[in-house]
Parts: sequence; C-alpha cells; structure tokens
Amino acid sequence: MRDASVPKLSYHVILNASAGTASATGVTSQTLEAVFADRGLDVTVDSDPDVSLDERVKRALESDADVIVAGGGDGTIAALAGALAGTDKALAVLPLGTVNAVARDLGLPLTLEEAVAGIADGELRPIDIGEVNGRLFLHMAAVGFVAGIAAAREKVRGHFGLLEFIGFSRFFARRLARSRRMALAINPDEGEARVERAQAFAVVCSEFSEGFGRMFSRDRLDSGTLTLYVVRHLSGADLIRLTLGMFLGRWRQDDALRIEHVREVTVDTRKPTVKVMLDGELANIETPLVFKVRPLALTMVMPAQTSSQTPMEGTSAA
Ligand SMILES: Nc1ncnc2c1ncn2[C@@H]1O[C@H](COP(=O)(O)OP(=O)(O)OP(=O)(O)O)[C@@H](O)[C@H]1O
Repeated sequence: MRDASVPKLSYHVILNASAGTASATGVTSQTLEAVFADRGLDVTVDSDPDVSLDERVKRALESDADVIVAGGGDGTIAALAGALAGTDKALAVLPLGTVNAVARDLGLPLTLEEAVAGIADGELRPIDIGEVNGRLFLHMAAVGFVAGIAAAREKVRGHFGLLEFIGFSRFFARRLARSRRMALAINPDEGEARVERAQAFAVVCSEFSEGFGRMFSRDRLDSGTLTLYVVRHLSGADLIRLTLGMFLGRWRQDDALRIEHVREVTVDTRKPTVKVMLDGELANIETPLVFKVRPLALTMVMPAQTSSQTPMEGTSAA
C-alpha cells in the first residue's frame, strides 16, 4: 500500500500501436498525453514501434513511474502483469486491444476517456494472480473447448437477455458437439488425487459468483485461492440444465461440475502439451500443468469502490 503522504503518482504508458483498437483508431502518444493532461496526471508515453514489447516493459520497470499503464489488449496486459507482479509498481489498463477480456473481467471502463478518468479517480488494489508453469493469468485459465468457452463468455457479458441467451446456447452446443472428453490426473494441494474424465476444466482466481444473470463474473479478486471447475460430462440435457442454472444463478451443485478450492493443483493429461486459454490468449503449454495462486501479488488501479479500500492518494483532484 502506498503512503498517504505521496502527493502525486506518476504514470508510464506503454502504447502498443498494433493492438486492435489502438491501430483502428490511430491513437498516438500525443492523444494519450492530452487525455492524461486533461486529468492533471503526470505521464510519459512510450509508443516506440521499433523496440520489442519485452524491451519496452523492461524500460518501464526501470522508470521512476509509480503506475505502468498497459495501452493495448490482453497480450500487452499479460506481458506487463508478469513483469510487475511482486514489484512495488502498480498496473493500470487502457483497453486498446480487440477483445479486452481482462479489462472486461475486471470491470474496467472500455473507452479511452473513461479509462483515463477511472485511473485518475481509481484506487490501488492488490489482487491475486494465478500461475501455470510460469505463465500468469489474472482471471482464468481454461482447457478443453477453450475457444468455445472464451468466445461464449464474450457473448454473455453485460446485458443478458433472451436473444443473448439463445445465441449463447446455440454457440455453445455447436462447440460442444465437436469436443471430446479427456482423462485428467488431478492432484490438489489438499484433497483427493484422482483420475477423472472431463470435457473441460478451468482454473479461476478466487471464484465465479453465483446469482441471477451473473455469469462468469467474480465478487472477490483476493480470496487467496484458486477455484478448479471440472466439467465432467456435458450431454445436450446437461448443457441446457447447466446453462439455465447459470443464468438463474443456481449452478454450483450441478452434477456435471466438480468445484474445488485450491492453492495449488497439478493437472496432467496424456498429451505432452495442451492448449490453454489464459485470459483470452491461447498458449500451448507442456504437461503436467501446475497451477498456483500468488496471493495479492499484483497491485492494480481499479475503479473506486468502498471506503475500506485504499484510495489513489493525490491523484483524484490533481
Ligand atoms: N507478450 C508479447 N510479446 C510480444 N509481442 C506481443 C505480446 N503480446 C502481444 N504482442 C503483440 O502485440 C499485438 C497486440 O496484442 P494485444 O493482445 O495487446 O492486442 P489485441 O490482440 O488487439 O487485443 P486482445 O488480446 O485484447 O484481443 C499482438 O498482435 C502482438 O504482435
């Protein structure tokens, strides 16, 4: 946590000009400097296209800035989060990517002006992050019809009415028809080691909330645990029941799911590598997969919430 006497935070933006929205809207250093200046924020923008992202992340770490701002999509955030975890610098997000899955999951504003306003008025919150074989995730790692899960998630965020519900169900069913069950050797830090056949599994930082219309969203980001969701079987009937249950906010007891809270869990498959969807980015990772939680490892600039959380001292009325 930052000392309340810190008068003003400084910001270092890494603008990834090749990220979807950044390139589509032609955002430049000048654009960002102007928007930050409007809020009275002290900013440096690195938009150097000739230097690799890794090198720019290194420069940001070596800078004096208190907050490093990812101006890009999920890949840019992942690169920065990995470097900032465990340091005293905080991470903020300008969602200039294509999907911006992480920004959506964290409930961050999605337009540039709102995002900068959110940074100016936001607060510093340490959050848990997950790790699998050295790769970080802020929200979820998923295996097995992962593309389906990730894309379906995009369909159910925000407003969720009847049309979205039907679209989600049809999309999911098509993906499902093509998917196969796999044998998983699961070994949690506490609890029973076993082999299960499953259609898919996901490891989530903290856990998904249960409640009407609350699909794939989390109330807490700092529970100190991961939640392992194993989808054991998923026939058409399972799918309808589970989807409806999720929509209605009653799904945790479903027989098709096994849910377990862990600090660490090893999952092995028969394949030497598996495709893992990490916060919207697909990665091929060698098995066994060793998932671990890193409690409160990353400090993020988040929208201000309650008085119990740490305010961004000196930044709001700069
Ligand atoms: N970790 C990384 N290392 C090197 N280059 C990266 C990395 N992550 C992303 N990039 C490069 O930056 C580009 C933009 O990626 P980013 O994920 O930030 O935006 P996006 O793909 O448009 O958005 P989203 O991932 O939210 O859909 C990628 O096409 C890739 O060329």
